[in-house]
Amino acid sequence: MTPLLEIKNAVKTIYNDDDNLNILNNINLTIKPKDFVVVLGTNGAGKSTLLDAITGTNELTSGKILLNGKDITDENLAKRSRHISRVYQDPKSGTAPRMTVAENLLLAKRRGLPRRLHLRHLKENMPEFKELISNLPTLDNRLNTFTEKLSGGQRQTLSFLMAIIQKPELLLLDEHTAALDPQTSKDLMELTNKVILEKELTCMMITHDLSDAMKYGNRLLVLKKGQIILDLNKTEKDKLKEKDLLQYF
Ligand SMILES: Nc1ncnc2c1ncn2[C@@H]1O[C@H](COP(=O)(O)OP(=O)(O)OP(=O)(O)O)[C@@H](O)[C@H]1O
Repeated sequence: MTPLLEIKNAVKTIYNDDDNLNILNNINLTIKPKDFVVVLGTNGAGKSTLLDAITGTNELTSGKILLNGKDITDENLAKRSRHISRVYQDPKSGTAPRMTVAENLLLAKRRGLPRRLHLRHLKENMPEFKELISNLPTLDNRLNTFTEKLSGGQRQTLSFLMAIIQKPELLLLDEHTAALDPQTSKDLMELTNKVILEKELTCMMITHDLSDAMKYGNRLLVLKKGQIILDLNKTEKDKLKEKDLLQYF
């Protein structure tokens, strides 16, 4: 089976006058289709830099990235975004504030197509959008609300829906529940897990929450100083205790 994602000898070097720093230090990683990989690591370990390299936000100093067997190392961000979705920690970063919830969903649904939105498209897609939020009390009846009027949790739920509406080949979650209150964070994490399993998505999720890291996903990576220092499969992960993980921090 072709791996969904292959990262080969990925190096990202920051050049300083006195001291060059490899913030990604020869990362090799292969992810299978439908894997849900949780990524842990101390602040500054290189987790976001790794996602930046995958999305093309920040290019590698050396190394290769393959998606479904195709070398995408030199593809730009826009081209990669047709296949790769990312949700950030900041609820404001994923949505357009002066557009309604429905208009944001339409933008996400039409990603890769001309950005002009017609009322006709909105009308056509309304039943699907209603269905999409029908089991989400947090967004119920909010389709015509301007996004800037939503709470952080509502906005982050919308960012997540926008990221999955087109079934991305790869979903990247960058501490997407970290800025939310505990209950809202738990609700969004449950929704995330449900959607990933139901839609059989392939996902990499960065988190600092050890209990989420143990509860969700079928693989667990720990990054330290730009290297993968722990890589556990589901069976190994299920035997873990929180204190076992703490030693890596
Ligand atoms: N453009 C840059 N210039 C200089 N240093 C950078 C740059 N980008 C990242 N770094 C450094 O690289 C290291 C890795 O950063 P990165 O944001 O990937 O870490 P992280 O594991 O996501 O951390 P956190 O958990 O705090 O989000 C940090 O020490 C950071 O300061």
